Amino acid sequence: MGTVQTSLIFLPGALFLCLLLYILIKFLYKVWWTPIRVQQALRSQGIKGRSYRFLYGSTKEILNMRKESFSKPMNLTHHIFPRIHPHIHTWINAYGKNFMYWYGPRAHLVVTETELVKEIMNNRDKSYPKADTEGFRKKLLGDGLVTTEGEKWAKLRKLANHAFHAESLKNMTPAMISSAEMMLERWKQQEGKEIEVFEEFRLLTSEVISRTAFGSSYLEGQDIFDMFRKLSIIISRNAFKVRIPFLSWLLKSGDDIESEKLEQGIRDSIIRIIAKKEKSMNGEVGNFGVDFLGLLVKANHDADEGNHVTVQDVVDECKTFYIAGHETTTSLLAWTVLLLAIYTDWQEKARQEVLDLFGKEPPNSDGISRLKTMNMIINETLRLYPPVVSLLRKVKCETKLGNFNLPANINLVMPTLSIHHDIQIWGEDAQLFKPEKFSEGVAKATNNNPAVFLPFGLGPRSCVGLNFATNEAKIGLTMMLQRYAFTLSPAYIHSPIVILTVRPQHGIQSKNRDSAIILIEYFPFKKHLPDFALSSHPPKGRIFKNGDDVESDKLAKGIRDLILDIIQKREEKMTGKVDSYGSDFLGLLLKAHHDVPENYKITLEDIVDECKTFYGAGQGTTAVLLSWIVFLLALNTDWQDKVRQEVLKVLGKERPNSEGIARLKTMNMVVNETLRLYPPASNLTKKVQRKVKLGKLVLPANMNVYIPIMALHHDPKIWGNDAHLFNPERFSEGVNKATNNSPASYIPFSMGPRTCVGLNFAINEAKITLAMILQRYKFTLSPNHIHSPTQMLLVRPGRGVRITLHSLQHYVGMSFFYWNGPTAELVVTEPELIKEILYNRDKWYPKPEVETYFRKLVGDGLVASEGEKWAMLRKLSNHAFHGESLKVSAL
Ligand code: HEM
Repeated sequence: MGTVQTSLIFLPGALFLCLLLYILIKFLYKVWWTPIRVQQALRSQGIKGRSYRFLYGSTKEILNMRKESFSKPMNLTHHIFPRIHPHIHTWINAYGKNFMYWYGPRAHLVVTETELVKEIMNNRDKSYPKADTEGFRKKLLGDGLVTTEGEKWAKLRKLANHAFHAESLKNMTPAMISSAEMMLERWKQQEGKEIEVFEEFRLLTSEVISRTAFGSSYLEGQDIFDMFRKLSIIISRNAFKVRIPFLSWLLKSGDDIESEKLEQGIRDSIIRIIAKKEKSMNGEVGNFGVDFLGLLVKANHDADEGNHVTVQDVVDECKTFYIAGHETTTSLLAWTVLLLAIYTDWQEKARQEVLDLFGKEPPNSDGISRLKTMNMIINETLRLYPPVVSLLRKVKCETKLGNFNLPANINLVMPTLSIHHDIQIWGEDAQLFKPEKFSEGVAKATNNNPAVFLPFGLGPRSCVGLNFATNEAKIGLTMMLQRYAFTLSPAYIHSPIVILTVRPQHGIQSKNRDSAIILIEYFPFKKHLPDFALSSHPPKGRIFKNGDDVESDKLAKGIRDLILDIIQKREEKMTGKVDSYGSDFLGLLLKAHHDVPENYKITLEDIVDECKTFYGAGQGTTAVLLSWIVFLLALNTDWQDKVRQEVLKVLGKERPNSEGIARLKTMNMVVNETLRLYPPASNLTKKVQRKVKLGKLVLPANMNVYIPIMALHHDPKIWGNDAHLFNPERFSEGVNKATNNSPASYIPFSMGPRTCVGLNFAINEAKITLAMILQRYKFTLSPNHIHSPTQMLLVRPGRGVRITLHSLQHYVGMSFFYWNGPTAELVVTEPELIKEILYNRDKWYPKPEVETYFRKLVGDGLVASEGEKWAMLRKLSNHAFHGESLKVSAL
């Protein structure tokens, strides 16, 4: 009995101990034995990488690298790979194209060899299913199309293919257009101001997916989107944080509790939307509607097991499409607009294409498919800033990949971003925005290798929303380009980050400066043209004088007195000698007053009026011209860079000289185009002296003819559909070619005998000033600039032109070249590049030849020598000036 009693007491204890031991062994098997075994298996095949660290693997290192990387903004380059994936960037360089790291105890094999990527993504025998979705991510996506596998995936994919096929997309176009119209209506309040586009596009894409897939609206789904947003932030906050098994079940963190609440809230809201849909069917089974939700609800009601989906499936699928349907496209739209705000030449090209295809009409499906330039731009944006930065799969059971034998249950990471930025694939300019790469389509750009361009994935699990997303983006961009020109706000901070998708860091949480652009109303002249064309002339010879008459009489007298004063001072200086008047314009006038035969003499009053004319014409017009040039170059920074390059090539940093100024061809084009768009004198008026025949018209005497220069310069019949656009290229072969040999189409200085006498003076002055500005500064339009061309004698910027100057001396990140005689000199200010040059040990960057005079000074000593001689001299001087010697010399 005693023994039985004792056994009864000890048995549960022993069982408990056994259980504990079992759990411990299982735990150690998972977090110690398996990783060690996997590591050996991978290493033995030559796969290098991080060594496994108990429990946490590589996650602590990754977290630290990411923290450091995201802690500060970056220069405005598109080299975002090291920032977004600092761990992959560092380790690819250290271990090669395929390497391993550890997400907790699970091995991750990073695969960037594109042949292997293709093999994984196209695999049809299910060796590489999607990696397990766990934790917070699972709460966000549920078990929907993105995450699920097997038969359920096949069923859901069929449904989604049906909902988003080409014909359905055509029917969605009107809803996409109305959503974009809603956004642009909001923007009317923002014209001329800064606008944060990421948030704007988030609203747009939320509205589009709500309307097209769920027959609802953003407002109706607003709480769902808000909850998604909060959940996404929790996911990114916890990325690369390892959850310890068992412990995380027992102890729930704040994020666990919050995310459970959010998951439940999202579910309740979706169930409400489903219930509404069911109610709207009025008991008719076939009446669910053709949108995606309609198809899902219909499948839920389908008795056929092969088609039936559960309510939970419908909820998960709605979650999947709400989230996949708007996050990704928001990212695409925001980066495209940012790139177009920087590369305004591409913005203009895209706009021109849009105007050619649609004019000012809303886009249509047929035209959308013909937007070739926009397609190139979108592809290039997706290459540089792919919203989904990597693809993840797992190895289901031991399998062969290329020459590797992969053990089961490891994950495969295919870092899209690294592949898209690889210079071995895309060439030396891989980090640059060059949409022309895609001018002959994706196949040509990728050399027929689909695994090098993966924005939408590849193979059977590739994005089902590809056409939907690109259509939506094209419609949004088209409508935006039809209405607005836009530039990047000078306050923009470049800090891409990943929160599910790649996005501007501060774009969502706060109304910060990220992804900010300045909207500028396109067709600025539409508003002003009639005013100019119809500007009336005040009747002459008033009998009763009003306040302005009295004031202007006073001003005229004041001006006359000041000019007489100047004349008197000059005359006092005169010594009676003919050549003492001076050779300037005033000197010539005085000479014509004193020293010419009587009938050629001009009066003092003539001199006063002439001085008035030249003070006014000489100063006002050129100031206005310069203002418009600077405005247009601040807006079109690509042209600003081109002109600067020309200036530096021709003049270097020297003061401009006449010979150099005459060779500034690009600047000439810019000046001509500015004078076309903003002619300071907007019209000419002539009087009909006597009855005269003009063409087929007979004009009576004493009427006026009015020549609207502004209207001529903006006439699409003369200049084509891009008449309102800044396109200096049209003057690339001179004015005659640009005007098709019709000189009267372009008359900023008038023409004929009364053509402006100050033409060359004004243009020279503008060019010299501009050259000197460009030598010293880069400039962008200030967010406070308000575009308001006004006519006050001249067409001038009513509220000035507000720009921000960036000194070139301090312009980190800018590279440009100029010519030192026949040698090109590239100015490099980007610290990373500087490091690369100065640290280079392969002797790719030796010192240039020392110039003759300098050689006289330093000979072939340490400063000027290279190679072995340098090494020897350096050793000597290192020795002479090392720390200890310095101490001695200090004594
Ligand atoms: C620019 C926009 C988009 C990008 C860059 C994008 C990218 C991707 C990528 C890379 C995948 C493959 C993931 C993998 O292989 O693991 C994918 C899958 C998917 N996408 Fe998109 N997507 C975009 C827009 C959309 C839209 C608008 C929708 C919905 C209307 C959508 C729905 C889906 C779904 C449901 C899947 C999973 C397909 C499956 O597993 O069968 N996506 N997307």
